[in-house]
Amino acid sequence: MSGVVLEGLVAARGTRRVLDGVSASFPPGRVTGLVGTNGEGKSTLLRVLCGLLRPTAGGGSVLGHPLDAPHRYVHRVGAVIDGPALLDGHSVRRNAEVVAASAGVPAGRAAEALEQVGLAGASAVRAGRLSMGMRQRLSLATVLLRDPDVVLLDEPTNGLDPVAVLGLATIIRAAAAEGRCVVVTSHDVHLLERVCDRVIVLRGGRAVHEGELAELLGGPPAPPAVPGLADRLGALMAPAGASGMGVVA
Ligand SMILES: Nc1ncnc2c1ncn2[C@@H]1O[C@H](COP(=O)(O)OP(=O)(O)OP(=O)(O)O)[C@@H](O)[C@H]1O
Repeated sequence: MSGVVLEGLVAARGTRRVLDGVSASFPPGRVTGLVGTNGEGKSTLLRVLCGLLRPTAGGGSVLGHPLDAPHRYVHRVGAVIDGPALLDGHSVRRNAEVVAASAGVPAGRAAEALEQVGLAGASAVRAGRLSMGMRQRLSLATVLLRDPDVVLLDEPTNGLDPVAVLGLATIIRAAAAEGRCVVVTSHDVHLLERVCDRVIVLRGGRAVHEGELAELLGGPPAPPAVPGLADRLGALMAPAGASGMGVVA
């Protein structure tokens, strides 16, 4: 695995050059936070990386393949962009099974992924009846079960309760520990501080900062000895024996 490398990437939405020469790298085995104010092009960049949008100019590579040959790598990229895309008329289990079948992975992976995101107890619920946070979890399960080498998550805490945010952070860290290249866009600085190894800042169509989170914070990461608000709320809100992203009754 060689992650993602961008070299002078240019991409437009409509007539506007949203990305105007982005050079940056997203290494495997690490979580890179992609940040910037509203409209700076974070989602646009993720759309390019999963082959939904063609760059106008510049280039780079994904998993060692040229960016302009998405057919060589998109099957190894898992993404949740612009919110969950689900089959609302089908159950949670069916949604996961359909993705497993289309990706050619064993059906057992669907059940494992639902367990991992805390949705095993809601397998029979119709996707259209899920809350926003549960939809996010199901979407994440459909990404993870395909075992992708690159994981792209666009605002993954939208709609998640504090217990689920802690579970999400654990899953994101585990994905990187397994060697995956993980890219997270978020305005949730608590999540970014908790999960990121590195941070890239987009401004004016370019990557104006790229570096280690620890450097940005001016030293080694603070020891997790003192629980923050997320930990305290998580402990108060989690049902007894909850694991993964929380148990769904
Ligand atoms: N389908 C579209 N057609 C035209 N312009 C678009 C389209 N989608 C997004 N844009 C524009 O592209 C720019 C970048 O949008 P993008 O969603 O990539 O930003 P973002 O950094 O993810 O923003 P946010 O933090 O608000 O999610 C914005 O100016 C937006 O208005």
